[in-house]
Amino acid sequence: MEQTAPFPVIEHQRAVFPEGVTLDCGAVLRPLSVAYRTYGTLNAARSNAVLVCHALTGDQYVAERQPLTGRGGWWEALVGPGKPVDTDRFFVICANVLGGCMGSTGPGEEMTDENGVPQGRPWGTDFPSVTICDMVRAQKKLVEKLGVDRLLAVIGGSMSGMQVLEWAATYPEAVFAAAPIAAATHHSAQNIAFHEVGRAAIHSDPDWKGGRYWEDGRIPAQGLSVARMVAHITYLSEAALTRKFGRRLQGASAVTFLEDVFQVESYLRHQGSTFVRRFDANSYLTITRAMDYFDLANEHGSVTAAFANTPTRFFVASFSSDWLFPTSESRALVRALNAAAAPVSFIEIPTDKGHDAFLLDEPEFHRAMGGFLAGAARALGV
Ligand SMILES: CC(=O)SCCNC(=O)CCNC(=O)[C@H](O)C(C)(C)COP(=O)(O)OP(=O)(O)OC[C@H]1O[C@@H](n2cnc3c(N)ncnc32)[C@H](O)[C@@H]1OP(=O)(O)O
Ligand SMILES: N[C@@H](CCO)C(=O)O
Repeated sequence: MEQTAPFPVIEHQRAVFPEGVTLDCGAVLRPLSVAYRTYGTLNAARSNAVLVCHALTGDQYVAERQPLTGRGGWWEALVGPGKPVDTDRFFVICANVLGGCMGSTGPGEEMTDENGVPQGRPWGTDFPSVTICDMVRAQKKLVEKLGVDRLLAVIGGSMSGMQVLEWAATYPEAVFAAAPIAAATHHSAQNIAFHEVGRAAIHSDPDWKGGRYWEDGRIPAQGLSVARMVAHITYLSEAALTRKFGRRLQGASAVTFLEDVFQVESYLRHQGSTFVRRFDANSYLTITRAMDYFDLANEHGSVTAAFANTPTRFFVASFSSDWLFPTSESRALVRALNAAAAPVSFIEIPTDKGHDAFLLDEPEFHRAMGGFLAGAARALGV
């Protein structure tokens, strides 16, 4: 693991809210910064805005080069001119989540006291506990600042699907259409368990130093890398791993047990080592906890109650080989929406690519998402 120093500081486009935001835990983050990107143009009626939320380790660079990795945007297959989320037609907004590490207020940013006075060091583990609802509160401030009262749609997969659901439950009048993809109304015990293995790997890295790793500039690269390796297994499927690697060997001559013997081992190490160059360990701890806390039924009494009398129309999609957010959880969501008399359509995409299929080239999914957004736009006269 060659990476030891924190990743370079990058200037991001940000909206700053001096009044801050009050979190579910009662803490006030003041000021609040929300890093964001927009694509396309807001129309005169301000009716064509689509908010794209990002997943656990995503960012605001949904449809353009990511400045840290130099790679294309994480949803360029779906978002762009002439694409299903057509930026020639829609005004697309994407913001880095609260607690993230791409410019929004998070554990790597400078700590402030309750009056907003800088404390001369990063938040680290003093960063308060945030929830998916807190992330959505921060996004709501940004959306309002951009002049949008009602979003044509809020869309996203995985943790971003949780944000989509939270948007529709908390601000129903502000969401005309909602598309939670590869998501669920709560994080399952199995998913919490996988997250905890990752967190334990970070905590046990001597370079984590109780979260104060900024003091000597050495990041807990080994722990964060192992956390990503474990998590990455859950983002694929057994069939995809078998198709990609099977039991093929990495090299002809592994002579010690320290070398990568199988291709799949080398692949996972690659996923781990590239991850630590683009993500902060304390953000990972913060955001995985936010996912684990998410439980819409617990917040609202039941999922059906969360969407009672909702004016929002829904599009729910799952992927057949996703064992992290399985189709059964999307079906349970659809049943609750039906019971709430909400307009909802549902599709299960047949694929062997697992959970991260939502990020990949899945033409049937892209056609369905494009059709849902086009229908919402037609209904609003956009
Ligand atoms: C929703 C959001 O907000 S986005 C979230 C942030 N983004 C992500 O999580 C995306 C990261 N995840 C991935 O890249 C996932 O692997 C996937 C599943 C989405 C991509 O799937 P695919 O396009 O099929 O790529 P695949 O899983 O085969 O990985 C390819 C990489 O593995 C490397 N690789 C393949 N075989 C091996 C091997 N035997 N040894 C080492 N590395 C290997 C490739 O060189 C390639 O590396 P690169 O990405 O650095 O160029
Ligand atoms: N692989 C994506 C989705 C995980 O849920 C991410 O890292 O954000």
